[in-house]
Amino acid sequence: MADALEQLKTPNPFPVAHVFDVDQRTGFMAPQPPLARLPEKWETWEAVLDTAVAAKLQLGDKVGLTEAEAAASKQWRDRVRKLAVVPTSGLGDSPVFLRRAHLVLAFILHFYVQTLPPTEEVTIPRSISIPILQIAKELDIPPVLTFSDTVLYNWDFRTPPTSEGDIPTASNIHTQTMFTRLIDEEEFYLCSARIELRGVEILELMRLTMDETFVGDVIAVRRIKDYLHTIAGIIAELKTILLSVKEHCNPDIYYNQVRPWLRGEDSSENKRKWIFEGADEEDFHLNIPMELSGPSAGQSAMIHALDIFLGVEHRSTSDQPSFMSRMQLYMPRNHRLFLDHIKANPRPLRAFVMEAHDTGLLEAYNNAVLALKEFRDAHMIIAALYILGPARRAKAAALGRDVSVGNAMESDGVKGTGGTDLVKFLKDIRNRTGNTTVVVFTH
Ligand code: HEM
Repeated sequence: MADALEQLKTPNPFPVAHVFDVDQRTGFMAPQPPLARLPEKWETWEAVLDTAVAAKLQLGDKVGLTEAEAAASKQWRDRVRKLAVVPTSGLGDSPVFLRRAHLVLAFILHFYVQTLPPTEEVTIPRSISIPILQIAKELDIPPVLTFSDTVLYNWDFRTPPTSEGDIPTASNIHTQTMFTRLIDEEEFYLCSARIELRGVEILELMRLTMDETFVGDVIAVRRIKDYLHTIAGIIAELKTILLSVKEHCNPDIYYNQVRPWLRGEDSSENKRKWIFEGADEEDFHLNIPMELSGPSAGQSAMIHALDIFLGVEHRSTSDQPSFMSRMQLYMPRNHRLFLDHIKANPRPLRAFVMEAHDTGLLEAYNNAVLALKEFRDAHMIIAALYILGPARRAKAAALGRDVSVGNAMESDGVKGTGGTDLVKFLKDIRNRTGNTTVVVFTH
């Protein structure tokens, strides 16, 4: 880290990317395929996860769960409970090992919690709780499945690369680890991965823009306009990629068979606390998690970077931190530091636009902001299609009546992460984005 800090003393407002695990070609995605299997010492974890996937374990609150299915998951959980606590020493030497260990243990954790009968208390056995808490502490992220586990560090090449320099692209990757192995689950993760990869060009344009705001002359303004128009075009492409999730991810399958595996403690049906065995034992010096949200693309540093760059503010309405600032705690530490660094930029773009009194620049800036707002409009359509619609259909099926008539954007009380009303929450963020446009110049 000393080196990293040394490099940050450069006058360039944009961080030296590699310091923050941000690759010039792949952005926040790992440039090389993440580790697919831990070394022999931790094979027990890999094996127990393989068993859960191969046995097609079913959700504990699945409607119509059979006795045989309940017995199969109980048998698997008994096995997990009996596992020895494997020491994590040795993993800490390598971020690559630590990331795979977090991923494997978090998948086991979610299998364990989500296969429990919904009335049973959630006690995570020491075999899982001690190592995941230790690794979470080491990585400085929570002991729960994150966006980096499901997307950033969870891919491999579809066909082996032909040269050493080959990098992941939208069409040549597949997902390594999944709960269901359904194409719907894979496409849900890959849609985000494709957005990360397409967005990489924006990171470079942001860097160039921030350099030019420091120069600030007529030529710089002209260049910034061009960069902003290009950024707006790429954000429009991100919107198209987001909407293309519909091609292979079926909303009802996603809602009923994929999403429930991802639930964190804060989405627990009957507000059950997750108790981590051994967390309070003095020998371990572990942090007991305060809140655990499941993975969400709200943890995508790409979208956060755009918000920061364009000046979209996510203020909280209460004394609690905003959803977006909470989500940063789930990101890989270096990506969080990257965002902190661009936040600290002494010449923010929005202020620059307001002070420049240049109509073309104002238009280019607003164009980029509106592209992000339109991305969020599309995201609301996706949330309605993938959550509100299936939730309404599931409720109708349970009640044995037709509730198909209704406004697609009415939330019917469906909650997002943190228990907020989903539609209101997404609308607020979308509106805040739209309101970031600069309407008049200040004098
Ligand atoms: C089927 C696909 C998707 C569904 C159903 C979905 C659903 C949701 C939901 C319910 C939330 C509210 C917070 C939460 O409960 O976690 C959320 C937030 C968010 N999602 Fe998605 N999402 C999808 C895909 C994506 C993709 C591909 C991205 C791209 C990066 C994305 C970016 C975000 C962001 C940035 C937030 C935070 C709120 C905001 O900035 O508007 N989502 N999403």
